Amino acid sequence: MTETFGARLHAAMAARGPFCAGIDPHPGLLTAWGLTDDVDGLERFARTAVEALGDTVALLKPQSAFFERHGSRGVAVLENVIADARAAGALVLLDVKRGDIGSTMQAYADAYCDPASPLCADAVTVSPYLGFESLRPVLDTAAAHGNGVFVLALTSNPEGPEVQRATTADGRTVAGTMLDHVRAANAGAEPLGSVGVVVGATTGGAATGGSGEDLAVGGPLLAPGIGAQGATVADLATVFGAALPQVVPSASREVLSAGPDPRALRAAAQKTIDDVRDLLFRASTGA
Ligand SMILES: O=c1ccn([C@@H]2O[C@H](COP(=O)(O)O)[C@@H](O)[C@H]2O)c(=O)[nH]1
Repeated sequence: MTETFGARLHAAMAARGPFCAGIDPHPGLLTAWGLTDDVDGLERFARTAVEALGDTVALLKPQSAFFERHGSRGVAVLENVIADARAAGALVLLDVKRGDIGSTMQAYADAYCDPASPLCADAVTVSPYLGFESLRPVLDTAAAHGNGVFVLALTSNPEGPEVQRATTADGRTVAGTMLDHVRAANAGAEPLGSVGVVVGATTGGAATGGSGEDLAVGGPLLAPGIGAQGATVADLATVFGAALPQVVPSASREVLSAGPDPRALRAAAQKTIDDVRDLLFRASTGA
């Protein structure tokens, strides 16, 4: 039987450290790396990032938008990133944040969760804001192939709370409702469920105060927002509390701005991994 995404991610986090490096080829980063803002520059950037990080980081997260902005040839580069990163031993989370009616979600599921597609990754990000059950085709297709799904819950951007922290008729927040759905989807999964959530490292006190959302969903908690968006590794303790061991902190520009030297890229990623491991050690020992 195919090993689940949750089990593979759990093993990768233990072996390589809990960290997700984003591959976001911003035009400004291409320029800073001495590359042209075109498909050739994109390809050099992506290849360098994968070669530097693919054999050391647990999870690589290409941001689809920065490939799509170069048209079909950019998407072809993205296909190679997915294949090359997996060949190097990293798990790949494709950050594409899809959300639509169920029948269209099946087409997205075919594109991103079925190994027959060249855009299939180990996991994909989705938006549940057309209703959680609209995600069913992606959840089922991913599960059938041992792949994972990350559902947006409390995003890292300052505009998120107006929707996500709104209170529903039953008194839960919208984000809290999504977290409950994800908890149900992961019921009984060991050692880690394959349905994760996105909770920004910038969201401050979600676990310990804020609107009181319960972050123990039985799956991984992707925490973007470290570095360029202002959050630090130390903030993770406040945001996630007892859920810290399930957190996969994520940073893109923070690491990529160390490039193009592959050793500097690797060192930047390793520093974050070391800081997270140190935080986890201190949290578990009370030191
Ligand atoms: O809530 C969210 C969900 C996804 N993202 C994505 O993560 C990276 C962050 O990049 P940085 O350079 O580390 O700021 C980017 O691809 C976002 O689309 C997020 O930031 N927040």
